[in-house]
Amino acid sequence: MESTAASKPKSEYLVPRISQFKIALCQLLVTTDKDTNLNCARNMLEEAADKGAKLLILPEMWVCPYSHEYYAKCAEELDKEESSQAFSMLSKVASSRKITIVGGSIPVRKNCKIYNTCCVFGPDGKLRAKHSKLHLFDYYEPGASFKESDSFTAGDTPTIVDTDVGRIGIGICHDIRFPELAMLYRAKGADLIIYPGAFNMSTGKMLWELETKARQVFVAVCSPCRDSAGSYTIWGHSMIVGPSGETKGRAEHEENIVIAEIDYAENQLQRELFPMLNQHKEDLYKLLDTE
Ligand SMILES: NC(=O)CC(=O)C(=O)O
Repeated sequence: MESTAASKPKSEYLVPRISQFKIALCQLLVTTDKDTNLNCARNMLEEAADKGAKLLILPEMWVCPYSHEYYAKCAEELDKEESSQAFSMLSKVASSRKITIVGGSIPVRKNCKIYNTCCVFGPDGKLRAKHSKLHLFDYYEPGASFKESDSFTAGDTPTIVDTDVGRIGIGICHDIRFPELAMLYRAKGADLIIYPGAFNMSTGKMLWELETKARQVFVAVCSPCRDSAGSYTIWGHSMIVGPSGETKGRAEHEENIVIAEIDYAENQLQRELFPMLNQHKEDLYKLLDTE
């Protein structure tokens, strides 16, 4: 198994949980220079923390452009200090500002393979969870195809993690297209599902908002901004959505920090209005498999 991410909630995590807080989505400009990207991310995280955010999120692939030629060059090895500049920066900012960071995703090298991986750091700066993208984005649009599996190996473990800002399920971009994953997180009591993402212009226009709004639990999606480097043009529009589908905060396509208030009591209200876990007909769906 590649991923060490928590496949079940860590019940031993004793930090008191808050249910009302500010969340920040850092929709940053990704350049071809890793140091510039690290500085930009650190500045945005610090600015968001100064504004009172307790949970901060970075986009998918923020240390380098979303392009095959950069992944191997910019990949980090989590267990080698000299080769994990991004992760050590995230850990330091999390501990110095006493915040939780869902660190977007970066290329991570392990056993000669590269994964598209998100790390979650707690306010003590410790790594709380690690999620490698489960569903790689292999997409066959004439003239705009993209085959993520040419560079990355897929992860194999869903990730749900208890933090001091709630129980969080993690997916990365294309993972959002698989509602089964979100249903699993909801059934395990996730307060919030976070997808660092980088939809392109056509999938972004058609599906980004729709897929974010359809999960009946708090969902945050965080993208790089539009004019990021590389040949893949990114949709942007990072957003945070409440359980009944209402937008709590959103960016357009420019660089921006979106800050919004979260109150997890809204999840409970939604569960009472629509007790879907009781209405769910598992046997019926299995019957379809046998036809
Ligand atoms: N980065 C991705 O996984 C892209 C994606 O899902 C899309 O629709 O675009």
